[in-house]
Amino acid sequence: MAVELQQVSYTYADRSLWRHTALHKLDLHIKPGTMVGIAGATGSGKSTLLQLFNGILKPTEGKVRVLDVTIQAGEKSPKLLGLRRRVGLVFQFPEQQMFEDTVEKDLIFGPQNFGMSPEEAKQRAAQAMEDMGLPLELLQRNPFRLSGGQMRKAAIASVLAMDPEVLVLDEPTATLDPVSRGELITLLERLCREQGRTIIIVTHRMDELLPFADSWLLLKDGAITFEGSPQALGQDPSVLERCGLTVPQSLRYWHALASRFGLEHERPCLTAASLAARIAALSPAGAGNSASAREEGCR
Ligand SMILES: Nc1ncnc2c1ncn2[C@@H]1O[C@H](COP(=O)(O)OP(=O)(O)OP(=O)(O)O)[C@@H](O)[C@H]1O
Repeated sequence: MAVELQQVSYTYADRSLWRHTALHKLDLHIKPGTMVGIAGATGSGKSTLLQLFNGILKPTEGKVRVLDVTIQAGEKSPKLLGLRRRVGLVFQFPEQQMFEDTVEKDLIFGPQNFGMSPEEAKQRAAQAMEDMGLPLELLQRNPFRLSGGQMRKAAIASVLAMDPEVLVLDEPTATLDPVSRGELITLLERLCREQGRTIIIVTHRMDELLPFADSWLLLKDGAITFEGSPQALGQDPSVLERCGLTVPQSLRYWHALASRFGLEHERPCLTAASLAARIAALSPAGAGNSASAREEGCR
């Protein structure tokens, strides 16, 4: 497993008697090389959970196992520092963490900090730029002279430059325009499918990411209320509403269509494109396409 949680709870506490349990006895398994979406309303515990994945937070109860490292309360594992390189954590608005005067200096900072030679770090920086679909000439540009989308990608590249096996991203598409959001999801999916990295993405917005993740985890008040495939989630989107999340429009339309035409037994259409193909197949002229629309898996 890339990540395994056994009965994990996390309680925030300060020196007074104030305590707040943000996560309650979570059990979770994330397979290596998969793409996992985590969603939940504000305050449901998403960011707390992410910080357990690379040891920034240690569980107050239970056991977290990430790659070959076990993290539990009170334990000082010498492997924890190495884990920070192997599990890259990209916070919300990562561009706020860029502070050098060139993109390259920002990208080589992490790798050099973890002991790579300058040459190796520069190679990693160039590879990370390529993985994020950015031209190499931007390496010499001041990060603050990039467009919003380029800056977000460069900031993710600065984590990717450390060659992490697991990449954890908190709301990576927040504030981007629809085209940039789509591009970023495609790039992240490539890191998973072509390079075998485990990609964990926290989001409030399910619409674009829903079909791309291999599995979804929904959190409500610090507990897991759903764990399963996008198709399983598509079959019963009411769980999204129970978690305070908006049901993606394509799914709403799919369920209206399914009840009108008695298609409830079919795999749900998760995107506008697959929904359009299914609708076209329902028309008399497109009836012959019905099987292929179903086969398309209504992704
Ligand atoms: N440093 C902290 N000290 C005390 N309580 C905290 C702290 N950070 C978070 N909490 C509380 O823990 C709970 C979970 O917070 P968390 O940030 O993990 O939620 P979230 O799902 O990421 O929210 P959002 O979507 O708004 O970022 C919330 O009730 C929050 O108020």
